[in-house]
Amino acid sequence: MIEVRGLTKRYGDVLAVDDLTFAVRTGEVTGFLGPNGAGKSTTLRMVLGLDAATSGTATVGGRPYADQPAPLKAVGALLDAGAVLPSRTAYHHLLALAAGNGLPRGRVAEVLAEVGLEKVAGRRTGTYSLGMRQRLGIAAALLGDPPVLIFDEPLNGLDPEGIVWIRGLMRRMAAEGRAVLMSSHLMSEMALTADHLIVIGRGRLVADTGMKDFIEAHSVREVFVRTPRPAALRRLLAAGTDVRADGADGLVVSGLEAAEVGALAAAAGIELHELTPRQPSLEQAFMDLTRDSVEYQAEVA
Ligand SMILES: Nc1ncnc2c1ncn2[C@@H]1O[C@H](COP(=O)(O)OP(=O)(O)OP(=O)(O)O)[C@@H](O)[C@H]1O
Repeated sequence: MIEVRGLTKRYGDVLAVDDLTFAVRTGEVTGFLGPNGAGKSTTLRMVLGLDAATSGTATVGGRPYADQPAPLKAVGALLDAGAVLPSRTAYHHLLALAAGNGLPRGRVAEVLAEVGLEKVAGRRTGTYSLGMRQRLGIAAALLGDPPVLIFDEPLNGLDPEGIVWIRGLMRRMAAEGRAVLMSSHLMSEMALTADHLIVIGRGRLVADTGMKDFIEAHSVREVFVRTPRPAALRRLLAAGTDVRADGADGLVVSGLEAAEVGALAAAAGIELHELTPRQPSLEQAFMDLTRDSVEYQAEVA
C-alpha cells in the first residue's frame, strides 16, 4: 500500500535519504526505525507530498500523494502534533478538516470518541497538553477512515495509559486490514506493537524484516549466572565462550545455552545460585545493527 522506490532527498551537502526502497503491507504494523537524523521524518514527508524528492518515487495505493483525489480518505497521518491553530477548539479543527475533504460531519464525533477527547472537544487546543494534542492528531488521521496510516513518533508525550491505548489502536487498525507505518524511539513499545520493521541509518535501508527475525538475527543469546565461585566457573567456560563479569558474583555468558552452563558447572561441582537465559531485546538488536550509522552519539558506559 505504501511503496517507496529509489527515494532520495538531498539538502545541500546533506544526503538525508539515500536511494531508499521498501514497501509497507496491509494488515500489519510496520515499525520505522533509525537513529536520530537517519532520515525517517524526511522519508515520511516525501510519502505525504510535504517535501519533493530529489529522485525516486513514493506512492500510496499506487499513486503519489499529490494525485490522490481525496487525500484524507487515502492516507491518514500524524507528523507534527503541534501543527494546529491554538485558538481553535478540537471540534472545530476536525470539522474544518472534514468540510475541506468532503467528509460527513458525523465523523468528527466518531473520531473524538475513538481517541477519548469528547469531553474536552470544546476547549481551545492551545490549552491542550502534549498528550492531548497527540490524540487530536490521531483523530485527524482517522477522520477519512483511510486504508493507510502513518504516525511519526505517536507516543511522544503520552502517559502509560496513552501508550497502551496507542498499542491497541495500531494493532486494531492493522487487524482491520490497514497498512500502518509508525516511527518511534521507544524500542520496548515498538517490540510489542510492530509485526515488521524497516530500519534505516544515514538515509539508507539497513533492514526490512519481520520483528522476530530481526531480533534473532541481530542479538546475541546470553545467560546470566550467579555463583560464589565466579573465577572457577569462568576458567571452566573460557574456551570458545564470551564471558564477562556482572557484579561481584555474576557472569554473563554468550555462546552457550543455560542448560550447557548448568551441566558444566554441575560436572565440576560448582554451586550456582542463579541461571537465567536473557531474552534478546529489540533495543539491543537495534543498537548493534545501527552502531555504525549513528550520527550523534554520547559515550555510554
Ligand atoms: N529542511 C532541512 N534542511 C536541511 N537539512 C535537513 C532538513 N530536514 C532534515 N534535514 C537533515 O536531514 C537528515 C535527516 O533528518 P530527519 O529529520 O529526516 O531524521 P529522523 O530520522 O526523522 O531523525 P529523528 O529521529 O531525530 O527525528 C538530518 O541530517 C537532518 O539534519
